[in-house]
Amino acid sequence: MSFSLASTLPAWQALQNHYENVGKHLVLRDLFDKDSSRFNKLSHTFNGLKEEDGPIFFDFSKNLITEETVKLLVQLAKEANVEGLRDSLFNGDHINFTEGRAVYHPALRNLSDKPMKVNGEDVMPGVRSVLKHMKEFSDAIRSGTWKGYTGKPIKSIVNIGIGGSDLGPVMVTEALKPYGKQDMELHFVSNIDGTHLAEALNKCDPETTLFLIASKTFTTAETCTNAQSAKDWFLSQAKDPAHVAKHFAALSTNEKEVTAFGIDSANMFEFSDWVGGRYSVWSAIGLSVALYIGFENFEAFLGGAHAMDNYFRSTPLEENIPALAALISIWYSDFFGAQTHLVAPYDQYMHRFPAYLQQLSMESNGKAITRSGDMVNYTTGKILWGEPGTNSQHSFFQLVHQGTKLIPADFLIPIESHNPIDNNKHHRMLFSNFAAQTEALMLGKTPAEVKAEGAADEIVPHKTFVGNRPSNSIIAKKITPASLGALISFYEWVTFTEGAVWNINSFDQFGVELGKKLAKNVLSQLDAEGKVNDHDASTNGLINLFKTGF
Ligand SMILES: O=P(O)(O)OC[C@H]1O[C@@H](O)[C@H](O)[C@@H](O)[C@@H]1O
Repeated sequence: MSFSLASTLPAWQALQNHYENVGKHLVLRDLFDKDSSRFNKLSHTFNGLKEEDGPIFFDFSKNLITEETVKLLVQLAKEANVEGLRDSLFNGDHINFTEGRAVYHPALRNLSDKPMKVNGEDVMPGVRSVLKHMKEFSDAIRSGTWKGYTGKPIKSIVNIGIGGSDLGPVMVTEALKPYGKQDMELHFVSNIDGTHLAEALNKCDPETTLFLIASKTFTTAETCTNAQSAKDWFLSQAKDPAHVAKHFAALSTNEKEVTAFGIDSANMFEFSDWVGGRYSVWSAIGLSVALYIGFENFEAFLGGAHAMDNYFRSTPLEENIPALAALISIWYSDFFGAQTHLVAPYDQYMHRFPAYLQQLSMESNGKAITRSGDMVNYTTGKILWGEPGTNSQHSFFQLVHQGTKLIPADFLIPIESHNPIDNNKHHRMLFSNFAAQTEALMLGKTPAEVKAEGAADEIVPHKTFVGNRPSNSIIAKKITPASLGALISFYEWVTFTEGAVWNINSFDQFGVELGKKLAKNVLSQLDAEGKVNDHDASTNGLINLFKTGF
């Protein structure tokens, strides 16, 4: 069935009725009381990983859903042709139609020997050749056989990139720190704020530093400026531009600009335009990851994502974990009116995971025009946010528990800690908080319970928790390269499914362009003499204040 607005689909209408008649009256406590098999029925296990990495368990039972809700949501996905778009994606079709490109990052982690074609051409030989280059390079750096211009091995890696050329490498190297090379210093410079680069360079020695200039387009203003300043810093000591070849590598699709910058094409790690920035940690953009955790671990990371890809591609929607997570999220966004989605990893190493997911989800689905060119009349991209537990419990969880907003949440934890200190006491405490939070959100606390604890009458309402607040619990065996790869891929497919149902193009990002263009204009005005007067009064006032100072 062809459609423009998802809200015109029969299943959408059915869900609207279901919400009015059933959904908004659901009480989680009662649902569990009535059905002793609810947990079993609404939880799923992802078994695609090796024994040391998996499985990953997904509990959807603490959601405001019934089996009927799931049925209707799956029907919505079918009517929205999620399966068709999925097949087109894996077929290498140009489903990013606004930019005329395929969406083919799964090819980067296709560790099978199966071909994957774009425009009739198998991309796998190219993918494998870049991986081979990454392996040789990372082995040489890690073993110390690669020497800097004075003959010393590399000690510090500075990745200069922003957005997708930064968030993935930062998040993954942090999440996989236990696998990292202990004596390798990693720095990530993304912000154009000179502080970011200055602070990194303060800790580096030009003789032992390798710069990775990570930019898909190699035209991003922040990255090009930071890269140029880094090169100037390097040459102020190394003097001879020939030494750049030992200390600068480029991760990019744009050979022309890379060469113009002065980086040897032998030190260029390429990828293709069918890799979106926010899906690029699997590509050459992941070189800092491979350098830090070693190529074998990087390959395991790809393998975990590949396993999730195969699962998503072949599992019927009724059972398909990422599809179900996306559909439940749509249920809250579009029928309950939830605006945000919280992700709370109970794993300190994963502290950048929510930030990474913000780009993945919000840059992908922050769109209001359907694939047919109409303005949607329903909510799309949710505001994704989060911080690790237990810290988040001691700050914003107050609002999640007792505020006025419905905040669906993902709670994530591994069973096995990398640091089972004090006889694993810390991890047991971490897990107890993980479990207690989702329980508290669901059960709440009735006025009678508060009163029974001896609270004064006027205090009872303040200590009452309404409860009935939904959450997903995700339990990994351990955060390993493979399980992290699978988790990221899970969220990619959640994002994909949401975008497919909303019928938007999740793969362009025109929304970031306008600000970039205007900033260029303001910069030229900052460099020119005199006051500006060709903006609105507020913008004129701010620019002139910066020019003249207080
Ligand atoms: O890798 P590049 O080309 O420097 O781009 C970095 C980022 O630039 C941003 O403007 C885009 O919105 C992101 O999607 C992208 O990841």
